Amino acid sequence: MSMQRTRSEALYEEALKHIVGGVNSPSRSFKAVGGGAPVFMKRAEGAYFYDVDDNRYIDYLAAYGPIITGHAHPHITEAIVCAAQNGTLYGTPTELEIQMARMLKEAIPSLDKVRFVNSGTEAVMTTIRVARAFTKRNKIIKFAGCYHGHSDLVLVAAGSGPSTLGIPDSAGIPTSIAQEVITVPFNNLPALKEALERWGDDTAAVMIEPIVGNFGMVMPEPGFLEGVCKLTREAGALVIYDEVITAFRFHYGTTQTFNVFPDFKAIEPDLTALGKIIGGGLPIGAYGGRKEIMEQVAPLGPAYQAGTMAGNPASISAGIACLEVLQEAGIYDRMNDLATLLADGLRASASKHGIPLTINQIRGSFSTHFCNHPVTNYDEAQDTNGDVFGRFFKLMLEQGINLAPSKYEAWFLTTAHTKEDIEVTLAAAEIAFSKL
Ligand SMILES: Cc1ncc(COP(=O)(O)O)c(C=O)c1O
Ligand SMILES: NCC(=O)CCC(=O)O
Repeated sequence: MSMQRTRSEALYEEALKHIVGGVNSPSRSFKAVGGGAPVFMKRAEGAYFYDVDDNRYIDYLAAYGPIITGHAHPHITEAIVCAAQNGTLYGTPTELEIQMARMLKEAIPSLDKVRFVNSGTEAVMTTIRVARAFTKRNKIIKFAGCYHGHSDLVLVAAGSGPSTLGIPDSAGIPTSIAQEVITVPFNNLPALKEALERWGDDTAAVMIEPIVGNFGMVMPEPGFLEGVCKLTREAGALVIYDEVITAFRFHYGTTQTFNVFPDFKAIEPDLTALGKIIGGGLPIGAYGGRKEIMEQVAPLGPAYQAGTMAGNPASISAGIACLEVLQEAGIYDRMNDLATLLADGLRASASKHGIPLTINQIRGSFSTHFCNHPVTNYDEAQDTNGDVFGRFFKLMLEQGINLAPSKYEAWFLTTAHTKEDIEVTLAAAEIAFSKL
C-alpha cells in the first residue's frame, strides 16, 4: 500500500488559503477520520473516480446519493449538453418543467402540485414555511439525528455532517428560533406522544426521514411511521416526509409506495421534500403535496418562495434523463443484489477478524457501524467506534475504495457497479480488517 497523493496534498494546502477549511461542504473534510488532505478528484466515470495523482477509486460515495446511475452516464450527459446548447437559464417557464413535474407526480401520488428549487435544504426549508402558513402554528418536531439540510430550524440535533464534526446544534441560530423546534428520538412513539401532548396545539408539522439516511441507514420499526402520522394528524399538524435521500433510491418512487419489505408501511404525507437523485447530478430540490396546502405558495398564496435558478433547463433535463434511466426493468434489483453481496461479505470478513460490525442494509445502500449492538436510533449510532471507522476509511482509501469520510454516512451502490467491483472491494476490506 503506497498510494501517492502528493498533488492532492499540495492542492489542499492551496485550497486552505482561499476556501474555508479547504472544502465547499464540511462533509468533505477528513477531520472526523483522522485528518489529512481530502482527495482531489479530476474525473469520474461509471463507478470510478480518478484523482489528480491519477489514482483510480471504486466510488461508494455517489456524491452523497445523487449519482445513482454512476458518474457521467451517457444519457444524462447528452441531456445536459443538449440543454446547455439551448441556453442554461431563462427566467421564464419551460415545457421541460411540466414534463418533470408530471414524472414526479406519476411516481409520487401524494404530490398534487410541486415546485422546483435548487437544493434539498431549500426544499425542506420551504415545506416548513408552507406548513406554518397553512396551520398558522409555529413549532416543528423533528427526530434526533435526522439531517434536513442547513436551514436554521432543522440544524438542531442534526445528524450527518453536523454530528460528524461534533456540532449537531449549530452556532448562529438564535435561541428564539431553536425554541421553535422540538426533538424526539427516532423509533420512539411515546416520546413523540409526550411532545405532542405538550406542544401539539402550536405544532405546525412533524418532519421525518421516513427511512433514515443520516445516522446510518435506519428503518422505522413496525408501527412507527403509522404512529407518527396518526399522532401528528390527531394534533392537527402536518406530516412532512424528507425524501431527499430516499426518493428513487430503493425503487422507482418514494417510501410512500415502497412495498418491498412486509413490515414497512407506505404512507402518504401532507408534504414531501425532494432533492439529490431527481437532479441527475445537477443542483436541484423540489417540494410538493396536497393542493390546498401547496396553494399557500406565491403567486397563489401568502407564503413566499422564489429562485433565480429554480427549474433551470440544465438541472431539469438531467433530472428527466436520470428518471428515464431508472425506469429500466430490474435496475433496482441489480443494485440490491450487489449491495447484499457486499454487505454479507463485509460482515463475514469483519467477523473472521473479530471486528464488531453492524451493517444496516436497505436495498442498494447500507451503513457500517463499528459496534456489536443494533443501530435503530441516533444514540445507538453515536455509540459506535469512530476511531475504528476512521482507520477503516483510510485503509480502504489507500486501496482505491472511496467511502464517505463519516461513520454516519451510507455506502451507495449505483447502476454502474459490477460484481468484479464488489470482489475487489471485499478483497480490500479483508486487508483493512486484518490491519485494524
Ligand atoms: C434527508 C436530507 N434532507 C435534506 C438534505 C439537504 O440537501 P442539500 O445538501 O441538497 O441541501 C440532505 C442532504 O444531505 C438530506 O440527506
Ligand atoms: N447525508 C448528508 C449529506 O449528504 C450532506 C452532504 C453535504 O452536505 O455535503
